[in-house]
Amino acid sequence: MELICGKDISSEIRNQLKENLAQEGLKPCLAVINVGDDKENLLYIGLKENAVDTLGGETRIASLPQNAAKEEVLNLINELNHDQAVNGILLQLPLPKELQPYEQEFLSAIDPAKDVDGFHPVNMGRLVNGTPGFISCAALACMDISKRYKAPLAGKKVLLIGDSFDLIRPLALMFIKESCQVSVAPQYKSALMEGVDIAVIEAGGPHIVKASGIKEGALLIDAGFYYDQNSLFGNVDKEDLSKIDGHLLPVPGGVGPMLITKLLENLCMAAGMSLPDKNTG
Ligand SMILES: Nc1nc(=O)c2c([nH]1)NC[C@@H]1CN(c3ccc(C(=O)N[C@@H](CCC(=O)O)C(=O)O)cc3)C=[N+]21
Repeated sequence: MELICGKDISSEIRNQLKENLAQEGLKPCLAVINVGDDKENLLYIGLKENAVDTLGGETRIASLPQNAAKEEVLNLINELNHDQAVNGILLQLPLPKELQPYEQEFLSAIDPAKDVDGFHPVNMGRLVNGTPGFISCAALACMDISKRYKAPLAGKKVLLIGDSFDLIRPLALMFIKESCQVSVAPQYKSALMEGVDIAVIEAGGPHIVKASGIKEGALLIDAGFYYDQNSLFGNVDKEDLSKIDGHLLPVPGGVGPMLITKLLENLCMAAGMSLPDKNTG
């Protein structure tokens, strides 16, 4: 199984974005709303901030305390919606437990034209009717890699493992639009891999995906993130898969960096830059 370096592909795309921004004299501004002090959230926000910085853009971290009230979050979203200097807004998830019941209300309050996560119901709905606006960065990352390694996609057999609203559901719609044969399952079973050309595995556990049942030449995209002490594991057992032919986008160094790169592309589009092959649904 050949490992795909998400970092290398990401740097290629980021360099191109940086060049285009400079040519168009654009300096995009991303506002990140962070509620509470979840350690992983702070790590991911740091990665996003550095990435925006490398493009020459600006990041505003709008932090609210763990016990922030629902109205405080809604007021902050409203303020950023109306701030002309802000091109993109994202609400870092997960929220503190007490606020989780309002997650969809918060996401719906973000201006769809600034929704660089692609989580707004209008942007999600536009995926269904084939007139995509912003699309979820994780889904864009997986589709980008699939097109690079498995084009033409029409007729390919695709297996998606999981049910998340930010990856599996939008990605299923995107593969349907590419005329793929798409199956979705909540949990991984090697028997499901029969004849599969592209598999995106989000639900599961560290190293549960082994070589058995995988078609020679398949593309596997690992989208599971499990921290154990300081190491990060994915669903796929890279060791075991080294015995067979094919491609693996691994964790770490795969979906993560590509996801952030797609966030940068969405942010550049929100700032008015036209992308050569605009993120299509
Ligand atoms: N509103 C919102 N949008 C998100 O897109 C969002 C979110 N909330 N909450 C959390 C998840 C998770 N996520 C990741 C981002 C980067 C890496 C990434 O780059 N990981 C590195 C390792 C990072 C490290 O541990 O050093 C890698 O896989 O190579 C992973 C996961 C975005 N998320």
